[in-house]
Amino acid sequence: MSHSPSLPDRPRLELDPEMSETERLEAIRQHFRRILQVNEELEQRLDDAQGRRGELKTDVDELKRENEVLKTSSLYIASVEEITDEGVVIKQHGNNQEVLTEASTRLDEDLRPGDRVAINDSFAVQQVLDDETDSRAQAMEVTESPDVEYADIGGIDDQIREVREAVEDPLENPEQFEAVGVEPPSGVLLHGPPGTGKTMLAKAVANESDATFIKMAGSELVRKFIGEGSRLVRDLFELAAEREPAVIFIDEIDAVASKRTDSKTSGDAEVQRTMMQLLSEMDGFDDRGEVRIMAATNRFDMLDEAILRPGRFDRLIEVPEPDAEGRARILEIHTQHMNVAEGTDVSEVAADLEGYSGADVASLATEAGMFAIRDGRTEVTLDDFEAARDKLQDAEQTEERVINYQY
Ligand SMILES: Nc1ncnc2c1ncn2[C@@H]1O[C@H](COP(=O)(O)OP(=O)(O)OP(=O)(O)O)[C@@H](O)[C@H]1O
Repeated sequence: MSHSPSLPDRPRLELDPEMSETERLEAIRQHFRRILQVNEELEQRLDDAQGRRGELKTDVDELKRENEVLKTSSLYIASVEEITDEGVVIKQHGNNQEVLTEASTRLDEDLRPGDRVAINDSFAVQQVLDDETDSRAQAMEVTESPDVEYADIGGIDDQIREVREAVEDPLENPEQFEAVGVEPPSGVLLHGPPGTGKTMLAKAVANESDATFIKMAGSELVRKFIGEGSRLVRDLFELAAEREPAVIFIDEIDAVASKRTDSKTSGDAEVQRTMMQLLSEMDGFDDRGEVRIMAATNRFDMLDEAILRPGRFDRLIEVPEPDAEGRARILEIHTQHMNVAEGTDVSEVAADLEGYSGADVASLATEAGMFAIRDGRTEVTLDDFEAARDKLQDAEQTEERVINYQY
């Protein structure tokens, strides 16, 4: 709170005994004039203070009223969909119910489609929630320099080369593309079974091209941030522009870009809107500077073709399950910091792991280490790898049994 300026000094009358009658009279007159002046000044101050008091009282009354409203009703959370002449269209979180309602005049000007708001029992908008950074932070994983390098990824050298051409080269040598007169691919889609290194590949290319890595999971957009999907997609591209050079990575893109289903539930409409936002962001991509877009899916067959048109995800890279050589390389990578007994040939172990993904191979290495630890040894032997493989296979069979039992 600001302090009021200090009060004027109290005038003092100083009479010298040596003064003549006339001099004294003049001094007293001057003193009188000064007192009148100070008095006027103080009156002015009093007026100002009363005016300010009136203003503050109005604020206090307003806050009291707001407080009462907030105290008497629980508020629900909703998102603003549209602002029309008839009122505000909101959608409640949780049940996805859409309602045409009103906002208090005090909020009228602040509301924007996509805002998160608090509504009361009669759906009137009470508050705009300041969640912009909140859900942004929750929905996006932002890493300045991810700690993955190309050398950490095994068995997919061709894919690494393709990603470097499509993502790293345009980020590092944009002028070369300009000179040759070709447009780099707009978006790169990695597709293939789970756990084969798609996320690693996106992280590594961001790291090696000194770009910020910004990840968003498609499945979370539809599960966790209901009603906010399209706004978050817009925010994602905005954030990337702020942090360029940047690599956007949309994991499980199938969750927001599947072929249209027949059902017309509002949940689908919402997913549809999120996809539309994504498409329009990609279409406006030309002038976006040093931002590259990547996405991944395990369900390539489910994707809506609209997402694959030229200018959108127009570079498709398949990341398959590793072959024996790939598995051996991945096992080598994951055992390089392990104390493996001399003479242990990990490629022999890898040859036996038909159908294992990179992630499976990584957990096999950890499991083998655990066997050594349980046995009180510091060296991991071929037997440990075999025991780990048996254990993982058993676990897989149990899982299959559980699944079969459930169905
Ligand atoms: N090619 C690989 N080389 C080395 N490690 C790998 C490889 N593929 C997978 N891994 C291991 O598996 C983990 C998971 O891989 P990653 O998240 O990149 O797979 P993904 O293809 O994105 O999977 P999902 O489709 O399930 O998201 C990695 O952290 C790494 O430990």
